[in-house]
Amino acid sequence: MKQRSTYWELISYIRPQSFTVVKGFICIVGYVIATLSLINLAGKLAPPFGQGDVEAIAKLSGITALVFLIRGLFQAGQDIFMVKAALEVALALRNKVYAHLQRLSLTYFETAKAGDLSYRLTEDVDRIGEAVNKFFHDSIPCILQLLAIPGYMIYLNWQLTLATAIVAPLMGTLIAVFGEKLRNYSAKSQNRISNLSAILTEVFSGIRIIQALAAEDYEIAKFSREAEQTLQAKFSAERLKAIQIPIVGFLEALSALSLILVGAWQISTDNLTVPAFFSYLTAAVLLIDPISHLTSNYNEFKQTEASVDRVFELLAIKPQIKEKPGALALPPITGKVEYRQVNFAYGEAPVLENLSLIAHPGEAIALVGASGAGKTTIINLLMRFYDPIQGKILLDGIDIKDVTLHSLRRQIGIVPQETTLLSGSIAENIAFGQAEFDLAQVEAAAKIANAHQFISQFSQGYYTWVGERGVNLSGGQRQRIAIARAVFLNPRILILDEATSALDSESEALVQEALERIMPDRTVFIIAHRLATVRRAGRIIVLEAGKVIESGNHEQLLAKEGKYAGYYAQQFR
Ligand SMILES: Nc1ncnc2c1ncn2[C@@H]1O[C@H](COP(=O)(O)OP(=O)(O)OP(=O)(O)O)[C@@H](O)[C@H]1O
Repeated sequence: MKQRSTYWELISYIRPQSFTVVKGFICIVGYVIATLSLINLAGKLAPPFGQGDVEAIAKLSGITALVFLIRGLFQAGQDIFMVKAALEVALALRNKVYAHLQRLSLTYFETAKAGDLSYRLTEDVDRIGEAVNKFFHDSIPCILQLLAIPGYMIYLNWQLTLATAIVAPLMGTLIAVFGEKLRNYSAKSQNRISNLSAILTEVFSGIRIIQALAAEDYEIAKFSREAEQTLQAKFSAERLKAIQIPIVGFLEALSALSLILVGAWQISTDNLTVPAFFSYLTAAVLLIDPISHLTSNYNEFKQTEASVDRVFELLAIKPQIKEKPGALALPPITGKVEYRQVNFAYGEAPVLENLSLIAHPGEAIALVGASGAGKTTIINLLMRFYDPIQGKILLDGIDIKDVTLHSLRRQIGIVPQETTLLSGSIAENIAFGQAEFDLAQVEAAAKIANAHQFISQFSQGYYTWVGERGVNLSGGQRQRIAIARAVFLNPRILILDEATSALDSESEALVQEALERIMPDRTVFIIAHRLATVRRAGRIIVLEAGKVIESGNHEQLLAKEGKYAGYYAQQFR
């Protein structure tokens, strides 16, 4: 059972907008007063009209025009302030969720769907903004009217008010029941739509492989099944609303009939005059509008509640990798890395067992082992994508758990197997993560990375757009941009993850040359299956099922005639 609607969580986002909301509220009050004045003025116009007093009519018309103008200004003010407050709430929420997601641990993103996340950040947040707008802009004025008019009606004639209100409890219960159902249907429908969005993101980023496997029909069928489910969920909500409208209308009619019956009875017993009855009826008619607005707003709020839940669900997820409170920045390090009796598992099965390893500044260590031996895991722990279950990792003697994640990761450069380029210029991709940078430094990094030449050949050079819908770069060119990134960062620790595995020999030579230029004076970890690339490492560590089974340089390991010698013989047979 849900305890409290997550709508309450929105209060902290609305509070900073209080001033704007109050300004909007003043405009609402101004608008209502101006409307009442217009009614009053209309009444005043009648007598001079009858008397043909043109001067008085002209004067009153002038005042009426002025009040109209003022009313229009209040109306515009009310619209502008309320919509501004609502958009600001949506913006603050969106930025908060985005910043929160950026800090969530990698573990979360291994299972989260990109399309679902982007749907929550865009569509769901927009819906919330619209609901906030509707609440301030429409519901509050309606609530004010619903308090004022019945108050006036009770003052006029309490028996008639009782007759009118007799259906109110039934109507209220009905609206609440329907609202709850709508919330559930809406939650289903939102989840369905975000599933669709997740499918789209996956499919379009993997379209090459889908076409290569000729799996288009399979994907089309999968999509249309999901789209059908989306339709069903949406249709259920719309059908419910369609049923609700006539039921509420019928109850309103019942209420009007009982008003007429009681009114007629009171008139027949001389307890009510006909003009008083009509005045009362006018007040009752004035209630129809706010009631129907509030009913439809309530339905919408119930539907939006699903979006509120979905957005706050994200905010409630805690990052698994946490910074210690008051963690300090890691000072510039020399590059000594120590794994001290590290144990690690992603799930139940141990992946690293009692791993101890010291890498000295400037040393190049190659990690070798069969697929699944734990090479990438060793690096994942160094980057603090995960924390060891037991043991410690120290950089220059400082436990990496004691420093901020930003300062730790900024001192480690990675040249990954597959380089991800994000939308932006080549220069921005090299100076990645820095809003302001010196182009000369970017160029210098690209020269060291053997990338300057191909970049200069583009007509827009370093300003060439890459990433989505940008220029297409070959695997080798991407690798060299990744190397330029690492050079630009100038880290003490460098990780080369199968950096040359997917390249043709010419590209590989360029990449290899660039790597050899940047390796000296840094602590380098090389993960490679191809032993030709690891031969030059000062130390080679052979891993098997998360344990170091051999360690030494190429010649020493060959002489040992153990696992490494076996791998080597296999590759260079
Ligand atoms: N995110 C994860 N969740 C669960 N298990 C994982 C995860 N990443 C890796 N593993 C498992 O941990 C073990 C070690 O994986 P790791 O990626 O470190 O091996 P590797 O030596 O780098 O392999 P490869 O050479 O194939 O990249 C494997 O059994 C793998 O299935």
